Amino acid sequence: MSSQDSNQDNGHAEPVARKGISRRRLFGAAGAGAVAVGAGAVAGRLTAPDPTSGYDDVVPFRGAVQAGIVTPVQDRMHFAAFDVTTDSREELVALLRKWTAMAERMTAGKQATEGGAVDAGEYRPPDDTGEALDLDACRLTLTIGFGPSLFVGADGKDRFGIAGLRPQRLTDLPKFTGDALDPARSGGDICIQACADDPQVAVHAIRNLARVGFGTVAVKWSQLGFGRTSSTSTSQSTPRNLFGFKDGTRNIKAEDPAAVSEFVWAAPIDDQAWMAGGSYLVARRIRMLIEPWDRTVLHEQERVIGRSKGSGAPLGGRDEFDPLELEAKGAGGKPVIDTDSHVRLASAEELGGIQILRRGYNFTDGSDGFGHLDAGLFFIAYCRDPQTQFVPMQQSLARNDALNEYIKHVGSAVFAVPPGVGDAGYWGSTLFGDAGPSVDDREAGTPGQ
Ligand SMILES: C=CC1=C(C)c2cc3[nH]c(cc4nc(cc5[nH]c(cc1n2)c(C)c5CCC(=O)O)C(CCC(=O)O)=C4C)c(C)c3C=C
Ligand SMILES: [Fe+2]
Repeated sequence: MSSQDSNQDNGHAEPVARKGISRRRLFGAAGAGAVAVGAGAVAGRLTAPDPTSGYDDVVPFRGAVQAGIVTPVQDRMHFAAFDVTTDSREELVALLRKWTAMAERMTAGKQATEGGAVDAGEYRPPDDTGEALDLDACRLTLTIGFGPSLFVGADGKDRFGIAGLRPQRLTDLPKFTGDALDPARSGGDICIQACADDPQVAVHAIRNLARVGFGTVAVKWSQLGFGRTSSTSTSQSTPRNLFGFKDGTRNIKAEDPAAVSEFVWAAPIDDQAWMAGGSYLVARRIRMLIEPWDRTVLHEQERVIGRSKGSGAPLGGRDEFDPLELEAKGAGGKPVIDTDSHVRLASAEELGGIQILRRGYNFTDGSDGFGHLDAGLFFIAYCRDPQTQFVPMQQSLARNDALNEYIKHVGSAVFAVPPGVGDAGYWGSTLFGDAGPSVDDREAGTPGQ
């Protein structure tokens, strides 16, 4: 993004990514390093950067489905949940239109509004906060979702005339065994998930959307994530979570369209027609009790997860992508993959075929005042029906997962993620039913009015 706001800023030969340190310069144009990755890469050995990651890549904003779901997971995330502070449907729709125009620009590597940072006059606050000037799009995706409380408030009110359009699948999650949820980190009327390969690009996007929403929405809670904990494409290597284990090995991948359409995208016959091509997002802020985990011997860590820490292979297997042999027995006839292990309890084999698409991030938010790291996994799952996918999976984990000794769920939210905006729609246009901003408006960078 340049102060001139030119499209040519994307894909040029010499991107100035972060103060002269461009990934291209460090790793070459394709981002491929010379060091081998993949199965067999162990802690202590260098791994190559993600081959799908290029700082100046633009992920198309418009389409039949929203970007940021099956898009290969970016390195960084800023997630915000908003409460709507107005009772006016018109004001809400006007903001959604304005957000759409800004989101389309920012995901293309442009300023939030044309010339917004420095060219709109000396005697008014800039329309773009400016911290992403000189940065590329960095594969920024912005994904919006609507919480149950947008449809029917806690007071039972239908503020925006959409109570009858609430999908039945969009209900607050039940309380799970062991939940220690903080209401201040849970729920929300609207969420926006910003993912990018540069944290400043993701933060800039959320900041500018929140800023323009003043008077209509207010941030309820937000979360920064610094390292992806899954892969959503076979082109990506499997990252590690803060317990040091490869995470995302048996995730749904974009290259498996049958699984994506069965488990991720809402179909027209599912529920509300406006959700066709959308999905449901479940967010859980999960504290990981780092200190007790770090005092746990490797054998126990691997028993708890059900996989080898180094290779990521299932216990009893050799390679990361070997199948889980859930029937295999070891010494004394004991299951090789423990009956309480995380992977067994979360597996489709044990859950009648259920799967979800995981898209979470590591977080560390300093320490908790008692000398412990406030760190963990900001778990994000996309599914076609949270009630029949996420809920039974989490019920099984909450009751029996050996991992529970080392984690605590402290935040929770669920959102209906509408379909993509197509050629002319705006965020929520299938729900609110109005026409989107015209192409001319979008070209001119004028937020829809
Ligand atoms: C309700 C769903 C899940 C929650 C919550 C969850 C939390 C959580 N997971 C890990 C670490 C790992 N999870 C792994 C696999 C895995 N996890 C879930 C679901 C939830 N995880 C699923 C569906 C799976 C795949 C199971 C399978 O079919 O094999 C793994 C292994 C690698 C992998 O396949 O991804 C790890 C490691 C942590 C640390 C955590 C909470 C903090
Ligand atoms: Fe897991």
